[in-house]
Amino acid sequence: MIYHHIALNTILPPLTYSHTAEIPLGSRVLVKLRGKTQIGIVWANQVQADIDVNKILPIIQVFDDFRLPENWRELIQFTSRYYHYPVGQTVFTALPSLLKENKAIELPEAPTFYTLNAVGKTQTPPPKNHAKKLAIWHALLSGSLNLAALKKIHPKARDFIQEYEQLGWLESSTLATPPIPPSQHILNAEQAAAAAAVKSHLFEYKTFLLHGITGSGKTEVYFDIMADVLARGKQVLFLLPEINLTPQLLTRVAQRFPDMPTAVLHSQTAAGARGRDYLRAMLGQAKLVIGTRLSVFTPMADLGLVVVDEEHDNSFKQDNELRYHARDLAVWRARQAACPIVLGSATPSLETWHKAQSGAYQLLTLSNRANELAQLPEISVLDVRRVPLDNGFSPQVLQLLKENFKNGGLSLVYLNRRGFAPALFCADCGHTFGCPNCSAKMVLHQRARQLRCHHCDFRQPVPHSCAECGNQDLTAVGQGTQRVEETLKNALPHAKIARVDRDSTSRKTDWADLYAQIAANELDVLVGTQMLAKGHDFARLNLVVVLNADGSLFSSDFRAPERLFAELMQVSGRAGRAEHRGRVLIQTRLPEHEIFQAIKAQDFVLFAEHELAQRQLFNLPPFGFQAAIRADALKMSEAIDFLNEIRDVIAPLLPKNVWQMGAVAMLMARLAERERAQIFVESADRAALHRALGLWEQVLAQYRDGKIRWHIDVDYQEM
Ligand SMILES: Nc1ncnc2c1ncn2[C@@H]1O[C@H](COP(=O)(O)OP(=O)(O)OP(=O)(O)O)[C@@H](O)[C@H]1O
Ligand SMILES: [Zn+2]
Repeated sequence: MIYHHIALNTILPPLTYSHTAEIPLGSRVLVKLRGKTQIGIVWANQVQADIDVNKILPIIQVFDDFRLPENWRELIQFTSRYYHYPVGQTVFTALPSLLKENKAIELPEAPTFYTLNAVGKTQTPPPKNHAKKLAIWHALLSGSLNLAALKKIHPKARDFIQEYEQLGWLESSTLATPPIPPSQHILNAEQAAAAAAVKSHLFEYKTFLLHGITGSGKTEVYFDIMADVLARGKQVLFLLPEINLTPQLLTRVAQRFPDMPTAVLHSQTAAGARGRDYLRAMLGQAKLVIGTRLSVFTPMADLGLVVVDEEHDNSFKQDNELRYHARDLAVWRARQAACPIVLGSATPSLETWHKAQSGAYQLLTLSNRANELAQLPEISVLDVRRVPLDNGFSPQVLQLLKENFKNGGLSLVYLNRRGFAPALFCADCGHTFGCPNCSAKMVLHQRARQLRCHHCDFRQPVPHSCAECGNQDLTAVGQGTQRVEETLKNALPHAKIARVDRDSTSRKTDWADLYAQIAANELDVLVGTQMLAKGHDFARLNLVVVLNADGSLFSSDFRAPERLFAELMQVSGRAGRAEHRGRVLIQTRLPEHEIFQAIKAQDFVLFAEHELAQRQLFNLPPFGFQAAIRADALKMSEAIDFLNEIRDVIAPLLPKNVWQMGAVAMLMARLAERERAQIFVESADRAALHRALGLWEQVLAQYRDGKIRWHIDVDYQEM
């Protein structure tokens, strides 16, 4: 008997099973665990039997359809170790559902690429009056194309291919690289220098930070480098923050790399397609892999470049189960593959910026807008401390919106969602309506006539009277997108206003519709939150107003200023991307806050220097490393005592340069009827921090009864 360690979807380490022959690493197998048949991955073979051999179960079935490659297993192993998460569960987070099914998988077939061979090239081309056939001929003459690409030229392409093949004029191969048409833009000097810097390091690991102001043409720089890598037949992994960004970027990719076999992996990709694309990437058939954070786990046969667009974006960090940071894992992958990685942003994370300052990363800068006619917007900050607001609008802002509408401009009303939800409020006793399960305030949904909790989704009808004093005069406070829209409609009765939020953009085609409406001059005002800030290129947009910029600055989260700066720069960057100069007006009650000086000057470096100095004073990241150990229970005191007791057990063993605080309630202390506490563990020495976390993991592992739930969050982003 030969013993194997099998990674299974469980908190247990890979378990031992036997088989009559050695099974290659990375194979999928079926085994029994607690009486249930489960799929598992061979994690080690030829291992010693570590328990009584009579108790070792046999492997039920071995699938020999494919194996997960070694570099993928290394990535999973590293992820599991770094985030202190069980290796089996890491494997099963990284696999698409298709590969978790208990059955053999039919592998996607590699597409065949055709081109004219030496004999073919000497033949007379089809006559001019057969325009499409001639177009196919020219395509076959100039490079290798697969059937899908040829069918775009002529639906009957298959017939011509058969014809030419029989005549012996074609060369076919599954390995060819389709031709990449030239870009429509000539890179400007800064763009060209940035691209050249990366292209001179194509065969080694190196991290670049592409810091470019909004609209500076970062995407064109990525594309230029990608074209080079793809032309060499190597694969590119392109990570982007959220699905909302994908439609526009995908269109641009499709225009620039029309015939490149591409895998698109995000949460809206259907399960079947996702599984197939995963395999196509693993087999090297898909050359370009584009996706959100989860796609960082896509196995790739021949990775030649990684791009992380909007590298500062929070959505790269998963905030449940396996709490990985896709950007950080992407850097690890580039190192593993010995290829360059480009992190791009207008407002880099302070972690990345610090590394670029210290020389660990190479800084590339784009300081001008790519479109020469597009000037930077003019940003002003409006102190609204003594201004009477109409549902959040100052008279100045309403006036500007009216003028812009009269002049035919497109405006964006931006709501900072944090601390900005509409709530119900008793005008008499000041009572507010909290969620019975969470510490969150209930959000008023006027249309549905409901109060809803945006954390646990508890819902109740809007009450008729105050629960405290019985007063029936309940007032709505705060401005959600809906109330803002109503106020706008009253102020601008003839304007066409579109609200952009999760609901209005949930279908794949919604963004495309919105873009079409904007292009056709059918809209005058957009109203929305974060999702409008990111990456969009609304050519006509020339006025942005931000209603309450400061909500989060009162928060005790040390990353709040960094996020607000990024958000405000991003939304400002939507204004004036074409010929019209853009204007941005930000309402705030904290006009003296340093952040607004940097925003007015549109100066990331100024902001970063100030903020990094603050962080250094308190040894906060990037000057120190942090993890949060969290626990939740029915009562806060249980969660706190639990953490503090373990803390005391660990204290004598703790490396000297590691600090662990006392347990505190989380900012969002109640969630779905559980009370949540955390302990922060910090060190300037990353390895020491991980040794401490290893101790925590060992002790915590003894508590799996579910009464108190716990997890470790390494490099946590939310408090
Ligand atoms: N070299 C160039 N010449 C002319 N136009 C260009 C050039 N490079 C980019 N552009 C155009 O400038 C606009 C902004 O470019 P792009 O979207 O790549 O910028 P970005 O830095 O990625 O923007 P953001 O981060 O704000 O989304 C686009 O319309 C793009 O087509
Ligand atoms: Zn709730």
